[in-house]
Amino acid sequence: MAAVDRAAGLADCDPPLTGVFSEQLFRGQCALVTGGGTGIGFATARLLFHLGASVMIAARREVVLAEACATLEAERTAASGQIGFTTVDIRSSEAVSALVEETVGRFGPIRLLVQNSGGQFVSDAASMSVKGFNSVVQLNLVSTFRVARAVFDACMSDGRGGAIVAMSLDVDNGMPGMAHSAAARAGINNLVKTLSIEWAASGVRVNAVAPGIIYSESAFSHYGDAAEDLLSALLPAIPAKRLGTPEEVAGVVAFLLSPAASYVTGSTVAIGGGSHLVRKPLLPMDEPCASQPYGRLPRKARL
Ligand SMILES: CCC/C=C/C(=O)SCCNC(=O)CCNC(=O)[C@H](O)C(C)(C)COP(=O)([O-])OP(=O)([O-])OC[C@H]1O[C@@H](n2cnc3c(N)ncnc32)[C@H](O)[C@@H]1OP(=O)([O-])[O-]
Ligand SMILES: NC(=O)C1=CN([C@@H]2O[C@H](COP(=O)(O)OP(=O)(O)OC[C@H]3O[C@@H](n4cnc5c(N)ncnc54)[C@H](OP(=O)(O)O)[C@@H]3O)[C@@H](O)[C@H]2O)C=CC1
Repeated sequence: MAAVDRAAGLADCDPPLTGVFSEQLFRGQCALVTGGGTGIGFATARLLFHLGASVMIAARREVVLAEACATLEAERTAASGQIGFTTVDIRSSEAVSALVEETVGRFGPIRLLVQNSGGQFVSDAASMSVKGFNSVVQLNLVSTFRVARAVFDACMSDGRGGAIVAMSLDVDNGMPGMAHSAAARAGINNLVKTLSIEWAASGVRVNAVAPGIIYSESAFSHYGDAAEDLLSALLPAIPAKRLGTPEEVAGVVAFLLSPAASYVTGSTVAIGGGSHLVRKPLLPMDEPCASQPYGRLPRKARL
């Protein structure tokens, strides 16, 4: 995986950007990070934890979450907050209600929400079933609304406000091979605008980040053997000529959650080394043909 090797270690963020922010920045505030056990979510939870927040991480795989918590506990300093985990499938309203209740019971009202859980599989639209399209829209768009509503109702509508950051993608020019996710993320970009207007009176800011290509083992394991081809095709088109790191997304998320961004709401911030400004090459696919130019990746190559 030469391309991945080139990408890894490009940003020296260990310990993770804590020097950029005051250690007291989020002291005592409750933060919920969905998908906080891996990749971007873990880097974000880690940064918030080291900046004093009480952080709940939540996703489907208990073992992964437990390991993430143990890692953070082992890194604890005098400035660190608290860390906890619970399992959730954000596609279930009942599970999301239980998640919010458990988080509030343990750490108090959620003031910082990072809607990081998400993902998709790669497929040409012509090969994609309606069920598959719906599944990805449910995960990324509908569940972003579901979690935001649950946290707003329970914690942020009380006049003391809060800050929400949702996870989008670089979708301005469409995204061959990811029609479902691109449509869902475009929906997120618009959703944060409406929520930011409607919830401003409650002191709630709502923004999104749109990462370019961010390398983490967990994210790229979804590509399987296709990762190297994908990177070879996409790397040259990134003006920064490298992939991003989860820590580089976490830093922007922390900024958007912080008082430094107190007048920023309804925005989607691109984090892609300039890649949102250039035309993308097509994603490499298995069997290109005239009728289905992007083909369909094998199921093991999930992204
Ligand atoms: C430039 C890139 C930048 C982005 C990077 C990242 O995002 S990195 C982050 C990367 N991280 C992630 O992406 C993590 C999150 N991703 C996921 O959990 C999955 O990709 C998910 C969103 C599909 C949900 O999966 P699940 O298993 O819970 O869902 P389910 O069992 O309910 O299936 C529903 C239906 O979807 C369809 N379908 C599913 N897979 C494929 C496929 N490979 N092929 C074709 N179709 C597929 C199929 O129709 C299936 O129904 P069926 O035919 O089985 O009756
Ligand atoms: N890496 C990249 O290049 C980019 C990533 N993104 C987005 O950033 C976010 C983080 O991705 P990244 O860290 O790279 O990859 P990861 O695969 O590491 O992160 C995805 C996270 O979402 C969680 N998750 C997935 N489905 C559910 C669900 N139904 N309920 C609860 N949690 C769920 C996963 O945990 P579990 O499986 O245990 O549930 C996992 O922790 C995702 O939304 C991704 O699409 C956006 C642009 C680029």
